Amino acid sequence: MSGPALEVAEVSASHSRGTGTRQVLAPLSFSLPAGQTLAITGESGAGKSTLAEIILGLRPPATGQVKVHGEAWVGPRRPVQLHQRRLVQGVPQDPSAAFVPRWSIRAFMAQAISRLVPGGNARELISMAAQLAQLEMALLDRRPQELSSGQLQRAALARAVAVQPHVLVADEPTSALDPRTAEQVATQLFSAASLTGTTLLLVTHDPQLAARCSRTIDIHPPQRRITHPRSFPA
Ligand SMILES: Nc1ncnc2c1ncn2[C@@H]1O[C@H](COP(=O)(O)OP(=O)(O)OP(=O)(O)O)[C@@H](O)[C@H]1O
Repeated sequence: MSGPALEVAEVSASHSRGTGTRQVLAPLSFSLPAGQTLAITGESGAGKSTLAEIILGLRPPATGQVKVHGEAWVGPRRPVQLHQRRLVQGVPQDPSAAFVPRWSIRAFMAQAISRLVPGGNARELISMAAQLAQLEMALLDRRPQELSSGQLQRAALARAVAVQPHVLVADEPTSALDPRTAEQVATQLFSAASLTGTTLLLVTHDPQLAARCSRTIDIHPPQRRITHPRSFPA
């Protein structure tokens, strides 16, 4: 492993609309050493979730590239390779999106481990992840809809750390929770990242949560500009 844990270089994003393309994330560059925590803040529509999706490899950037420990991770024409997929994991705002409804939490985590961590000991990794997320072991045998929202968010955190990522991307992970549960989940998120030395990128509107990160980047919406292909009649 070499280089920063996460390197974002001139990454921008666009959405297509009709025959035009609208830039939704202005070119952004930053790098994060291993174990550092970064808050991404900014007004609604600034492109925070879009940036999180790009770093998670869920959509390609329009320009630029992302590297993880010096290795190419994603670019405009470079999707994430399966053998690298475990390196960056997400904790979503809606944790039910992290699971399959008819599978137990344990079954889903075991499947993720077998796919992403060849030779990994699923039993050990699941147990370690549940401890890191402070998720009671008995809850692992339930299905997602049988958990409270706080328990399910801890399960999503356990699922993410079970494959031993280098970078965790959490997009508003506590915004759907009541204040007390949100505080507990936030503490478990920071503690799991710190205990494992995982770099944490946290998208948040919450200034208190942002203040718990070692660094903050405030992003702004790009200038509203629609570009059309050359063949489009003026
Ligand atoms: N699928 C899509 N198609 C077209 N435009 C989209 C799509 N998803 C998001 N956008 C636009 O991209 C821009 C950035 O959206 P994004 O969700 O990244 O913002 P955000 O900073 O996360 O906002 P919020 O804080 O409200 O969640 C917005 O103008 C949004 O309308």
